[in-house]
Amino acid sequence: MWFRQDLRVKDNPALNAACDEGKIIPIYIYDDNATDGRALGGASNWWLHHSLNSLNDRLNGHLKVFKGDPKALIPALMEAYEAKGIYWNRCYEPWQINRDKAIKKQLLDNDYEAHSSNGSLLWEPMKVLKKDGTPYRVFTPYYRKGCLNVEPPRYPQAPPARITYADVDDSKITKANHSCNIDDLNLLPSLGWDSDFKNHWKPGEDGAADNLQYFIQHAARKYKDARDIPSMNGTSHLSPHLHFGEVSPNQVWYAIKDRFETSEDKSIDTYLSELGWREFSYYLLYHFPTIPTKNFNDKFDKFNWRSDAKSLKAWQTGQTGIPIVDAGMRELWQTGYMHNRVRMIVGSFLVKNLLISWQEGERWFWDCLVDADLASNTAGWQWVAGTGADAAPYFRIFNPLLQGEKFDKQGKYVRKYCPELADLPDKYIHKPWDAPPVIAKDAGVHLGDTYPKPIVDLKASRQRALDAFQALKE
Ligand SMILES: Cc1cc2nc3c(=O)[nH]c(=O)nc-3n(C[C@H](O)[C@H](O)[C@H](O)COP(=O)(O)OP(=O)(O)OC[C@H]3O[C@@H](n4cnc5c(N)ncnc54)[C@H](O)[C@@H]3O)c2cc1C
Repeated sequence: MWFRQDLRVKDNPALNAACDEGKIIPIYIYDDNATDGRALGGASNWWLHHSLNSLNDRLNGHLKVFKGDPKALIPALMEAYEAKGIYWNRCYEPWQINRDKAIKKQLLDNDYEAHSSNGSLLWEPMKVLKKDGTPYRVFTPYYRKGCLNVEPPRYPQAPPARITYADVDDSKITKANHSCNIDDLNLLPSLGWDSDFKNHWKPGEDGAADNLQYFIQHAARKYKDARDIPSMNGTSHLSPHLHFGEVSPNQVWYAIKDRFETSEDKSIDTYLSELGWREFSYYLLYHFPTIPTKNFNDKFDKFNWRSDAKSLKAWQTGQTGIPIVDAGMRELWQTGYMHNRVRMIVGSFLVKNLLISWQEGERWFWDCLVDADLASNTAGWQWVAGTGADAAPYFRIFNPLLQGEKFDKQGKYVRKYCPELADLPDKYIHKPWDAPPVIAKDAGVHLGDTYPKPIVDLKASRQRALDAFQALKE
């Protein structure tokens, strides 16, 4: 059983199929073949380290870990272990699809069995198409007319009644097979910037189940309104668990549906449609595999993004002088996560106010997010930039000041991540530059000293972006 982005025992179709066949050897391969795919970011590596340990515990220490190129490793392991066949759940990143196809062919040509299942998506992308056979490009028809009108998602499966492990002769697995233990993968960052992560997250199947239960009991019914307030615990915090497959979307979908079956509550529909956005991101990546690097809308290929290392650094480190932006970027650095509303605000600020390309933001998120996900991250960034499918129109430029005042009225979120502004009255928390000198002084705020002056004039930069995007349209 080859575990990949399905690091769980419950509702794991490939694991169930493998266990139905007989004894299993559970393996995980840290794919360091970076020429094909994209190396995992620092925060993802942190998560993976803990998630593999958690899975290994669930498998009573039977998980075998390797590092290397699966194209070379899998056939070698099949031979060394004298395995009859291999089972995995499908992955959907373009390079993973090509890799898995090549491995499958090689195994079948050599008389091994190779079985793949769907363990990560509610609706696989090839199964939802428009009447004319082409893929959808807009979310609402994709989800409402497409997904919700094809077969309902698979109901979660019970875990295998019993997992029997094959006795394997590990002496046949040499160092040349890149066999190692989880610690040897060296996934934990050496810098120590992850020190706070463990206070926010519990990677693994139990952590996923806890978050789902908490959400159902305390937040689901209020989701529609609370999901936009970054200071509230109003969302499910399941994204990294879903990314690493510690819970399946099917488990989440039906846990919500079964619990709130008779509810007419808009919150429930809204939450399920957010799972739909995750599906849509995978759908886009599958049908338009260049979206991680190229503008979905190629009109933007001509756009002249600014190169401005100083502003980029200020953005990355939460030192732009715009409180809600800085709070978001600091939340990201400290916790490996950022609230969805704030992701949109900081994204819009980078791409529109600073005119720095969305790819720069995407790369930073990729390295810092514990839920970094090629499909959702590129779709999110292209949406914010206005270059994507069903994207925000170019003239929608989030005003970070108004966004802050609307979604963080009392400045709780800003106060938490920008403590140097904490003593400002609510009225000035999102615009410290407007605070009269005596009030600023009382609050201990000295712009340019205790907190940066804004690196850009919001009004002028908004107009600059409008002009630049308008020119592209003409
Ligand atoms: C610029 C930008 C970058 C993003 N990068 C990522 C990323 O790398 N990985 C990631 O998982 N999400 C990404 N998102 C989407 C979204 O911000 C997160 O999924 C969400 O904040 C996770 O928190 P949650 O689990 O509490 O979500 P909830 O609100 O509880 O939603 C439940 C689940 O639905 C899915 N979901 C919700 N919103 C979206 C969305 N807009 N797009 C796709 N799936 C969604 C997630 O799997 C999430 O766990 C990005 C959004 C933006 C604007």
